[in-house]
Formats: sequence, C-alpha cells, structure tokens
Amino acid sequence: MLRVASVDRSFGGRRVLDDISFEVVPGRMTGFVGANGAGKTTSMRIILGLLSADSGTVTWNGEPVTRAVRQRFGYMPEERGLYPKMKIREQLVYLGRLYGLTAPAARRSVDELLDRVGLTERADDPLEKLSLGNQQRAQIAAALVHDPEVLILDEPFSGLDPIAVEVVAGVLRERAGRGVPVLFSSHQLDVVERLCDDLVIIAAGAVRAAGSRTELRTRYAMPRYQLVLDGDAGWIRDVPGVSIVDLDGARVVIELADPADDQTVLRAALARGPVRSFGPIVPSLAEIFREVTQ
Ligand SMILES: Nc1ncnc2c1ncn2[C@@H]1O[C@H](COP(=O)(O)OP(=O)(O)OP(=O)(O)O)[C@@H](O)[C@H]1O
Repeated sequence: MLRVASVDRSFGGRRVLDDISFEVVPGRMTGFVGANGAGKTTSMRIILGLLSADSGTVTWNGEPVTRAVRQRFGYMPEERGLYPKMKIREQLVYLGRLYGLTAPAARRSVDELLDRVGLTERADDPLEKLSLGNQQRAQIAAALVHDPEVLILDEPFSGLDPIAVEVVAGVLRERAGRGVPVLFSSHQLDVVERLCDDLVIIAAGAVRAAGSRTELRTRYAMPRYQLVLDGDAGWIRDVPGVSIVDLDGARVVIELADPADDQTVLRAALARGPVRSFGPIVPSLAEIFREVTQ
C-alpha cells in the first residue's frame, strides 16, 4: 500500500499542503480530485520525491520511498516529459533502458504498449508531429514502459477525446487488475466517477474526504427519494416528515426527516394508485464534491 501520512508543505511561508493523509491501495484506481491550485500536483511530486515535504512521510509497503524504490514507480507529470523532436519508439526504448531494461526487453515492452494505446503506425514519427491526444497516449506509454509497481498520473485524461479516454482508462484498469495501485488526478468529475474505485477529495491543501466511491456516496447521501406516480403527486406535501425538493406533476423528489419513513411514503402512495418508481437518489460525485469543498 502507498501511504501518505501527515504531509505538510509551504512555499515562501504559504502553506499549500496541510496535514495531507491518504492511501492508494494495490489493485484499485484512486481518483485525486480538487480545484486548480488545491495541491494535487504538489502532493504527487512529494510522493515521487521530486519535492520534499516539510513534515510527514510517504511509504510504499511500509518502507520509505527511496530513490531505488522510486525507480519502480511510473509517473506521468503535469508538464509531460517526452522530447518533442525525438521519434516515439526510439525515446520510449531509451526511457526503458534508463529504467534498467535490456534493449530487447525495452523494445518488446514499447511495441506492446504502442499497440495497446493505438500508436503502432506512428511509432517512427517525432512526438511533435502527433495530435495532442496522441501525444498524451505516448506520455501514458512512457509512464508504463518499465512495468511499474505503482502508477501516479497527473491529469492523464485531460485533452483526450472520448475514444482515447476509453483506451487510456482500459490500460490503467489492466494495470490495476494486476495489483498496481493507480493514483490519477483529474478535473473531470464524470470521468473520475466512472473510473475510480477510491477517491481523495482535496481543497485548499487539505483532504476533505477520502474513501471508496460507494462509501462516500453513502456517507454523503442525503435522505432524498424520487417517487413517480400516474397522477399528480401534490398530496405528498401533507404526509408528515416529508418535504418537497422538486415537484413536477406525477414526479416528485422529497427529503425525509427520518429515512425509516420511506415505507410510510410508499404505502401512502400505493393507497392512492399505481407507483411507477420509488427509490433513494444516489448523489453524483459532483454533488459530493460541492458539499465537501464548500
Ligand atoms: N514551486 C512553487 N512555488 C510556489 N508556489 C507553488 C509552487 N508549486 C505550487 N505552488 C502553489 O501551491 C498551490 C498548489 O499547487 P498545485 O500545482 O499542487 O495544485 P493542483 O491541485 O495540482 O492544481 P492544478 O489542478 O491547477 O494543477 C498553488 O497555490 C500553487 O500556486
């Protein structure tokens, strides 16, 4: 397990990370979510040892992350890292060699990855000749070339079209499926919502919520329900303990003073006629994000 514990960091007397703690669990995709300037990149750089923490620790399987350990991490930095003028296959093989792979192993890994991200045809083009989305696919391949034990990716989905998002997501999921902990930052809440198993929500340098997607949804689920009837649902305002959030003819969204009243509401509705649907409303990640970062 990758563990970040009580990390603080200031720049010029301004604290930008304040007691940051979270875990990235092997085999799970962890989405790291926060507004611009929240502290995601700074946290990732500290995990990678590119920046030091003022206090706190980062450990991988209980051990401090030394230079040798970091060699086994894969990182896609915010500023990306590949050379624009160098041919893609050539520079990925070169990178693999820097990570200690033999030349044949580096070539094998690169060819597999280029195929996986759909860049085989472009392998001998310089990076700068590719569209931004394809450049990003190459950057992802660069983070994976040495088959890393841990993956840290800064905004891997930004600038990708929906097809490329699926390709990259598939590649990351495969790695997670092999037991690699994957931490990726993103502004795209819909993408994170779809892809992550776990979430870390950060605002103004502090972790506001962390846990599995399901846990967070349950924790922040307001006792809201949607009821759809055949006829007008206006009568529901007279049911004790119910307040109406939104009423639109036969469809009504309500809040219950006590979630246990849901069966009372359902019985009252059935007593009046057919009920087409009734159930709790699961909050979206965007709603949870708004609530915890307010
Ligand atoms: N080298 C630096 N010197 C001074 N301030 C810095 C430095 N690096 C980051 N900061 C500040 O630290 C805060 C956190 O920045 P960081 O890049 O970690 O945020 P982020 O969540 O990654 O944002 P974004 O989504 O915009 O990339 C910001 O206020 C930023 O201006």
